[in-house]
Formats: sequence, structure tokens, C-alpha cells
Amino acid sequence: MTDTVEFDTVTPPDEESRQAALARHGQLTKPPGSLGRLERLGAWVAACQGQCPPRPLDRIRIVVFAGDHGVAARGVSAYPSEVTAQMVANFRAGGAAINVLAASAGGEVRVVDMSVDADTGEAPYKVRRSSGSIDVEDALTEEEVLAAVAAGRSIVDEEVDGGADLLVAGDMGIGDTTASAVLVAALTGTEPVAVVGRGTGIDDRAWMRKTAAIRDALRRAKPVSADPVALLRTVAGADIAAMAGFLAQAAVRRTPVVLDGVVTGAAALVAEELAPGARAWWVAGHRSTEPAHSLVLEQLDLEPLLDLGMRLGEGTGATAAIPLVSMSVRVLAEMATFEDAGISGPAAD
Ligand SMILES: O=C(O)c1ccc[n+]([C@@H]2O[C@H](COP(=O)([O-])O)[C@@H](O)[C@H]2O)c1
Ligand SMILES: Cc1cc2nc[nH]c2cc1C
Repeated sequence: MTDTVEFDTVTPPDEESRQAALARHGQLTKPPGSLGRLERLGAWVAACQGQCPPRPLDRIRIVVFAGDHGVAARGVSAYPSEVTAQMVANFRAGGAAINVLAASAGGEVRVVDMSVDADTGEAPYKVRRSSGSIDVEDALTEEEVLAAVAAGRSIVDEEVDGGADLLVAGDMGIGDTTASAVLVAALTGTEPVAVVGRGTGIDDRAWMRKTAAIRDALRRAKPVSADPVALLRTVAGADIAAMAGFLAQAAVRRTPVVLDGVVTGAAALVAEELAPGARAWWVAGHRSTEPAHSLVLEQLDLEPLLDLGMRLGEGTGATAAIPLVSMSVRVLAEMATFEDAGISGPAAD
């Protein structure tokens, strides 16, 4: 066992508030259950906030964790590693998909360089430049993995202390779907061919190289798969380790999270190991096209809100689902009841 990272015990969202929200749904001017999943979604937010009706979401924070991956040098991505730093600049300039989706959904974007293989400017949490090539070496040292998980935890503390009422973790890192696939395979007992995906859009030759890299990294991961910190050190990367710390700490701080695609999904599997019960504080924003993401959703027993064929990362799939979360809250807070509106209830038999 490695030195471990201790998270405070996760307590579940408030069941009384969830039940009050479900009961309120029965009084609002619509046939009971007719808003389907939106009803359960609003009740989940009420439970997370511990109040019914829930408060409107007014500080939604999307934290994009950026990092490079040594395994990208094996030809497992359709793009070169330098795109990671270039996209960090694009996020900061406001020109990326996540900036536009966040603005449209009423969220704000924060970018954190954990391990980009370039100088991106201000980077208070940066652990190293690029993580190791996981097919042949550890992604991180012991010290680095602990620093990265602690960074994710500190970022949640900053955001929650700053008033965040909904969090999203996004990712940016060429090669990160290879690391994610290895983590998912290790934690779900799956073969490489069942987790490998097309990532940024690789061709068949790159698919073969990626499958081989996943196979080699998975061989290295298996002996440590029961130890989440050792697993992050061996086959994740500083960005994914920070996301795992972020997702675990959000649950500790009783703050709801919308999960994104395969990369945050892989981090979520590890976070659930670090802080058992954390998944009760997460909703799956979407289903990515990456096959490993479906394994994550199954393992965490999460039903995605959207299935739009998205595979971008950056937190975009989660952010696309935020309007649904906001609507589900406003329905509970703003709809009239049958009594308020003087509308007849169901016909008697
Ligand atoms: O979130 C997803 O499910 C997802 C699926 C495919 C690709 N991505 C993004 O694409 C990059 C990784 O793709 P790759 O092919 O370089 O491993 C990284 O920046 C991710 O954010 C993300
Ligand atoms: C341009 C580009 C943007 C991205 N955003 C997340 N992953 C990405 C990969 C590429 C290649």
C-alpha cells in the first residue's frame, strides 16, 4: 500500500428534502410524473441542498484540468501533444467550445494547468510537465500523485468557499483517453479491446497502437488496481489524479457535480474508491461515444441525461446538460400548485 490520501466521510444527500420535492411534484399543475426524469433531477438537487424547493443555481463553476500524457508519443492520438497547451490558451481567450457552452448555460470556466508540457503562464497547482508514458513507466511519483489529488481537493474548497452551488470537472489533454481507458479497464475488469475508443478521431493503425499501449499499461496497472492512489500514480496522470481529488472532495463538501465524459468518468471511478458514497453527489451529464464511458456509467449506476454523440471533453457534455438541471430546479421553485391555480385534480372514478 502507498501513503494514502484521506478524505472525510461522505454523507448522503438529504433524503427528507428529496421526498419533499417528490411530494411537491405531485402538487404542481401537471399530471404526477409527467416531467419524467426532470422530476427526479430536481429532487436530487433539493436533496443535495437540503431544502425544498431548491435555491436557483447561481454560481456554476466548470474547472478544466489540463495535462499532457507521455503515452501520446506512441501515436495513440489523432493530434500532437502541443495542442494541449494551445487549447489552454484558447480556453483563456474564450474561444473554445466549453467557453461558449458555459456562457450559454450560465456557468463560468476556470482552467488549471496540472501537467501541460509547456509553460502556460499562471499554474499554481502544476505538478510536472507531462506525465510518464504509462505503457512503460509510472505516470507520476508518489509525491506528485499526492500533490495532484490534494490540488483537486483544494480547488473544490476554494470553489465551495467562494459560493459554488454546482460543479463540473472538464479535461484537456492529448492522449488522455488512453490513460482513462486503462483506469476503466483496471477498475471494471475489462479487456483492452472493449475499452479502446477513437478518442480525437484516430484511424485503424492508431487504434492498433492505442490498443497495444492500453494492453501494456493495463499489465502494469493490475497489481495495484485495489489501491486507488497507487493506480493513479501508475497509469493516470496529474490531471486525472486532480480530477479524482476534486470529485471526491465535492461529495465531502456536499456540493453536486455534473459529470462529463470518459476522462472525468475514469477519475470518478477512482474517486468513488477514495471516498465511498461520493457518486450520490454526481449526476451523469451525458454518454460519450467512448466505449469505456458506458462501462463507467454502468459501474457507478448512473443514467446519463443526454446522449448526443459527443466526444469532446473539456466539460462540454456536462455543460450541455446544465440547462436541464437549472430547469428542474426552477420547476420546483416556480410552478404553481393545483391549489394556487384553482385547477381540478384527477377525475374521480
Ligand atoms: O470526454 C470524452 O469522452 C472524450 C472523448 C474523446 C476525446 N476527448 C478529448 O480529446 C482529448 C483526448 O483524445 P486522445 O485521442 O488524444 O486520447 C482530450 O483533450 C479529451 O478531452 C474526450
Ligand atoms: C482541437 C482540440 C480540442 C479539444 N478539446 C478537448 N480535446 C481536444 C482535442 C483537440 C484536437
